[in-house]
Amino acid sequence: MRVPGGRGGLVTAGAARGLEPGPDAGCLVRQVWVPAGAGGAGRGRGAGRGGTHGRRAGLCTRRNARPAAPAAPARRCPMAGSDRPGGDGSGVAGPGRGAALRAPRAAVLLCALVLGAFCLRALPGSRPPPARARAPAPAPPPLPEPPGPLGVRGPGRRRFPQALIVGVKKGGTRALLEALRLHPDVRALGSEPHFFDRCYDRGLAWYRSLMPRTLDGQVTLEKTPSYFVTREAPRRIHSMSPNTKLIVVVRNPVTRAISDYAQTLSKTPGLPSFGALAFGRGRGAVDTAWSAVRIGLYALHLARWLRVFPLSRFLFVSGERLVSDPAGEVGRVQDFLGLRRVVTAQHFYFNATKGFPCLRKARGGGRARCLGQSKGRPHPRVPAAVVQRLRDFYRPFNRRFYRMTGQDFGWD
Ligand SMILES: Nc1ncnc2c1ncn2[C@@H]1O[C@H](COP(=O)(O)OS(=O)(=O)O)[C@@H](OP(=O)(O)O)[C@H]1O
Repeated sequence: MRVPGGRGGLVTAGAARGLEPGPDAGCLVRQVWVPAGAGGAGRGRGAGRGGTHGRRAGLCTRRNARPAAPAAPARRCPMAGSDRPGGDGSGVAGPGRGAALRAPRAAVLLCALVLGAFCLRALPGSRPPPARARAPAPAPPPLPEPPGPLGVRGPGRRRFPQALIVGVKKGGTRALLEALRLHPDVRALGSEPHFFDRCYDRGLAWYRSLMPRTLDGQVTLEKTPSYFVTREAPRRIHSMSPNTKLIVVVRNPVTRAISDYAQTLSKTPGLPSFGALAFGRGRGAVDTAWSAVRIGLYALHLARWLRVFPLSRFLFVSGERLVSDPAGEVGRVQDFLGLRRVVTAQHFYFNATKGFPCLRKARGGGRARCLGQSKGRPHPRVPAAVVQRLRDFYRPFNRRFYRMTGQDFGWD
């Protein structure tokens, strides 16, 4: 599809340029919130001033993260069972946790195999097992649905999410998810499962097994921002449930692109300038093949979704208002999810060090928390002329998006 002011269309990932992850790349990241003022080497706004920061424990699989990256690492999917021992539903079991769980099981399995082979040999008239029997065991099938509602591992049962935060990358999706998790009737996966883009071949039963347990009336939620730009995601989600509620956090596409670039730059020092990448390909046309630019063409992505889902299944959240009026935006989301407005202004405060709203209190107590240092990063300086050209480029797409959604986000 050709786009005005650009060359090419929404066909290839920025990965094609070998500079940053494509829409289907991303991280399974456990974002750990730390108390405001906990100090540390935060690099976000206020870093070095005793500012807030966070830690990321990542199963991070990114493709083409560097210009001359070696072969892409295999994609990883999260481990099933977020509320297994050691899990709390606040995130998919991290790598350490998963390994810790797997290791004893593997040892027991190995022992059983060795003992079994020994006993077989010891039996009179026994023959060694045929070579076929020693072939590596096939991958285990997805976990069956555990018993509920009062199963042995805890109350409730794992359900498919009734709502998904499908995008957009760098829109403010983490801030929204963490605010919603304060609600007693929301159970959300803490990390991004990337099921509908990367891990779909694992099957729906596997996907459900990732989900935290919920009681009747609670909403299961997950967020994976790359779904919004994944071609297959709408149909796949629809086939899970046509009633899925879809939340899209959108932000001025120019700021979003710079934020996206800032993230890549933080991991890839020496990256060409933002302007060079945005207008890099021949005669200075906007490079819509660069994912930092392409993701912001919201109208084009939404058009694909609307071929599958009616507009009524969507809620569009303003990334800007999520910062300026978090309680207002989170209130809209609670309405959309059919929840009582439990998360209100009293749950937020503005942290001047961080430069963003932070949460006063975790569910069930706890201390105030801000998002980690990867949220609210300082942006690199981008020349005003570059910003203006991009604003001009996005304007027709933004207007179309406003018409499609019936909402004016005020980016122009
Ligand atoms: N409360 C609060 N605290 C910190 N950051 C906040 C908050 N609310 C919104 N934002 C904005 O969220 C931006 C990151 O967006 P995402 O969480 O969607 O990023 S990601 O796609 O999951 O990587 C992040 O973008 P950058 O400022 O560019 O880092 C923030 O602007």
